[in-house]
Amino acid sequence: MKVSADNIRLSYGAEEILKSVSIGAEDKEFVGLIGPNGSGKSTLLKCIYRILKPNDGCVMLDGSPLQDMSYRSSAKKMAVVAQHNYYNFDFSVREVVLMGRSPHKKAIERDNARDYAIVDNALCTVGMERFADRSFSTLSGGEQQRVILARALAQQTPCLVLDEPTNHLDITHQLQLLKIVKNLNVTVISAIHDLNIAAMFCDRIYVLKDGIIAAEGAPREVLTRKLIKEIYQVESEVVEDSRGQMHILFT
Ligand SMILES: Nc1ncnc2c1ncn2[C@@H]1O[C@H](COP(=O)(O)OP(=O)(O)OP(=O)(O)O)[C@@H](O)[C@H]1O
Repeated sequence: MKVSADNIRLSYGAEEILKSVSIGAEDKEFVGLIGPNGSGKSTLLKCIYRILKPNDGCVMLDGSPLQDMSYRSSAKKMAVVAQHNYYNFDFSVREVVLMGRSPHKKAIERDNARDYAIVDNALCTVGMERFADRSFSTLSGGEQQRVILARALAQQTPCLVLDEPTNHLDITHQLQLLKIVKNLNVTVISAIHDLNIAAMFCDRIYVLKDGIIAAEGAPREVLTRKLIKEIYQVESEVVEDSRGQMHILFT
């Protein structure tokens, strides 16, 4: 599925956070969004996944304006792994993942054997099957993050939007989560802080700074010593290992 956010403007009060920002992802493309703290990455993603309504501009899914779609219909196309996931009630892990099935159900339709099989499968994929009956609120941050990914997997959408999905994860689970996402072969738009992780997984990267897109392109084109200095004010060296994988060393 093709996704685009065109000329998005968004202000919080008098402060304009997104100043006519445009990004896009082609079908099955893995697109990364990087930029310093406070540059507007989450705000842009929230406009894409309908938590915020932009003051101007339009989000399109496969050429159709998002604003014209029902929430159920857009939830069948796009699943989200946001940064913070709090529930007011004490849901079990299985119940949280079952929520991913709700866009596929009619108003009072009950969960059936297929839904439970999809949920079990999603929990196995993220290695959380033995936590199925645990209370979600008792999980560690990293465990919760993996359950939220399982919920997104259970939603079975052609597009995933991820807001710093590896935030709470150790290196094993960071790589595991992004490999799972990459192997899904769906369209992905993800905010990522770790530039080496972005270099490893993204087909294309957008750099957001001060509410505008400062650069865009393949990791190799974007993650240069010069740009890293301009965007983050740090010195670095960009090297390539024997397998052709690029690495950014901060000096
Ligand atoms: N509800 C809000 N009201 C006012 N200002 C807000 C609100 N939400 C975010 N902001 C401000 O908007 C700016 C962009 O925030 P945003 O969370 O989009 O940045 P980010 O690039 O995702 O940052 P980080 O890398 O720290 O997660 C920040 O200066 C933030 O303080």
